[in-house]
Amino acid sequence: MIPAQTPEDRPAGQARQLPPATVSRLTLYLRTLNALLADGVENVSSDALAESAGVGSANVRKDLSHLGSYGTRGVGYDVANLSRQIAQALGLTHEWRVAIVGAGNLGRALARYAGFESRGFDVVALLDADQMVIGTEIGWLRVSDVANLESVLESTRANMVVLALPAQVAQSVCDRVVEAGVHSILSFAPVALSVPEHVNLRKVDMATELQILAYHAQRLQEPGLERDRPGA
Ligand SMILES: NC(=O)c1ccc[n+]([C@@H]2O[C@H](COP(=O)([O-])OP(=O)(O)OC[C@H]3O[C@@H](n4cnc5c(N)ncnc54)[C@H](O)[C@@H]3O)[C@@H](O)[C@H]2O)c1
Repeated sequence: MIPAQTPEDRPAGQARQLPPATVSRLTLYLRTLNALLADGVENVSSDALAESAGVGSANVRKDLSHLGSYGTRGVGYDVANLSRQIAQALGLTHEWRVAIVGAGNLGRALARYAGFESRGFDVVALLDADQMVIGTEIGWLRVSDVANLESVLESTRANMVVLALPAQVAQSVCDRVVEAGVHSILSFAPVALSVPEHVNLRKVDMATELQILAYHAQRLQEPGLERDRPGA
C-alpha cells in the first residue's frame, strides 16, 4: 500500500516518486529487515534479502538504488540504516490513523488485527450504519454511528479510511470521506469508485487476485509455456 501524502506530510528529503512495483517490494524488504533487526543481525547481502523477500537480487539492488542505498561490497547493507530509509520512503515514519467504515465480518476482522500497529497504522475508529452494531465493542474500539462520520474522522484525526461496506453504499460513503478531507482510501467494496484526482484510492479485490493466481496455476500445467510466476 502506498500511503498518500500531501507535500506538508512528506518527510524531509522524500520527494522522489518510486515505481509501484518497487514500493510493493520495499514493503517485503522492510518486513525481512525488521525480522533481522529483532534477531540482532547487523548486515545483510542483497542475495540474502532477495531470497527472504522472494524476489530476484537484481531487483533488490535496483529498488534500493532508488533510495540512494548501494550497500558495501563484501559487507552488504546495514540492516538498521536500510530499515529506517525504507520506512521513511514509504511514509511510515508518519503517523497513520485509520478509520474503518463497515463493522461487518471484514471490518471486525481488520479492526482486531494486531499487525497494523507494528507497521505504523493505528486503527482509531470503526463505524457502521446498523443500530444493532453501533455502540458494540470490537477489540478496544466502540463502533460509532456512520451518521457522525465527519465528526468521528475529525475527532480521531483519522487520515486514512478503509471501506469494508456493501458495494451499493460505497460511493456515497466514499464521497463523504473525501468531502471530510481524508484523501487516502482503501476499498474492499466490489465496485469501481470515482474520486477526485488528488485522492489516493486503492482497491483490494481478492476475487481478482484469485483469478490471476488461477491463470498462473493453469499456465504452470501447460507444457512448453514460459514459467512465469505471479510477482516474479
Ligand atoms: N476485496 C476483498 O477481498 C473482499 C473480501 C471480502 C469481502 N469484501 C467486500 O467487503 C465488503 C464487506 O464485507 P463483509 O463480509 O464484512 O460484509 P458484511 O455484510 O458482514 O458487513 C458490511 C457492514 O457494512 C455495514 N453498512 C452497510 N451500509 C453502511 C453504511 N452506509 N455505512 C456504514 N456501514 C454500513 C453493515 O451494517 C455491515 O455491518 C463487501 O462489499 C464485500 O463484498 C471484499
